[in-house]
Amino acid sequence: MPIKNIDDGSGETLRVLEVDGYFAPTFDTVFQNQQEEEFRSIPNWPLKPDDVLICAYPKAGTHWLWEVSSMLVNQSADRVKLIKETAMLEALTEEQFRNIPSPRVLNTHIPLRLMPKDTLSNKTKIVFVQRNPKDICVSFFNHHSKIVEYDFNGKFENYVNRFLKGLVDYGSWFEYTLEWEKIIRDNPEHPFHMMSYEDMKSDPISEIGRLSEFLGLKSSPELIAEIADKCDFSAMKKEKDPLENTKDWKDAKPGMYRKGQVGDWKNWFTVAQSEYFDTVFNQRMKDSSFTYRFS
Ligand SMILES: Nc1ncnc2c1ncn2[C@@H]1O[C@H](COP(=O)(O)OS(=O)(=O)O)[C@@H](OP(=O)(O)O)[C@H]1O
Repeated sequence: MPIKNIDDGSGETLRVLEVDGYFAPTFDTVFQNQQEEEFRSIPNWPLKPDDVLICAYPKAGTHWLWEVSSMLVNQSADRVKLIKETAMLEALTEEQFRNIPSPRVLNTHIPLRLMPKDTLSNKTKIVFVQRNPKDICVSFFNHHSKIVEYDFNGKFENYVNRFLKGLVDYGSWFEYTLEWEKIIRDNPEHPFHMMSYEDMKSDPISEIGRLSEFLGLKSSPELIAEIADKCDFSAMKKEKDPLENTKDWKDAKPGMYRKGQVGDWKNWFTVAQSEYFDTVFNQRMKDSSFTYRFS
């Protein structure tokens, strides 16, 4: 397997699977079947008309929106018994993908060019989730620090640069985001639904209601309220962390549900790091046509 230890210039390294220049996670502690060829075959995987795809850069709130969307599609607030990695394109073999029962709520962090090639022509419903990239940076740092497969022991003071340069699995947040912006702009007829972590935190009931409408469902206000409750951070942390494979996590301590807050970056970034981040953000996103409301 083409395993690569990405060095950011500080001497610290992060272990990934490199496929044709793209950095993916290795998934080798849980999904031992993850192979370069399997990854390359994803564009040929067939989608079904009722598939829903959650697309997000890592740490934007994918687990949360996958759980909410799955409950909506099931029209039930019963806890989803599986973890979101069991429906995550790049963590699966084609056989596992084909065996997911419909209606399928899939999720991925890979860009469109590496996804099933019928995604746009099939008019597959896409929920695109965004989050303040400073919070993503902090969350990703903790993810890399705690998950065994990355073999990463870096410091946050170096990590901001690593993140800004995209020297992580799934590459640059800027490239990922700008690429999706363009796809969304260029395909006005495609069913895209934009969501943000911050909006979900501030008004989950309205956001889940909007998502339900987008999915073409008639969910009762009671169901929406129950789903909001079941998918609240503390409820998910309590009930979903035990489903994680402890082998994946350093000290056998699952940490997928870490803090679940807006603005935790303020506890991590120095003033200089924050200013530098803003400079890079303003430069890289200068042609962005989207409005980002980050606090
Ligand atoms: N229910 C709920 N409510 C609020 N926040 C939640 C919830 N579930 C997960 N999270 C937080 O989302 C962050 C993980 O993002 P992802 O699910 O996209 O991670 S992953 O890339 O798929 O591994 C990670 O953020 P941080 O806590 O800031 O690290 C999770 O804690």
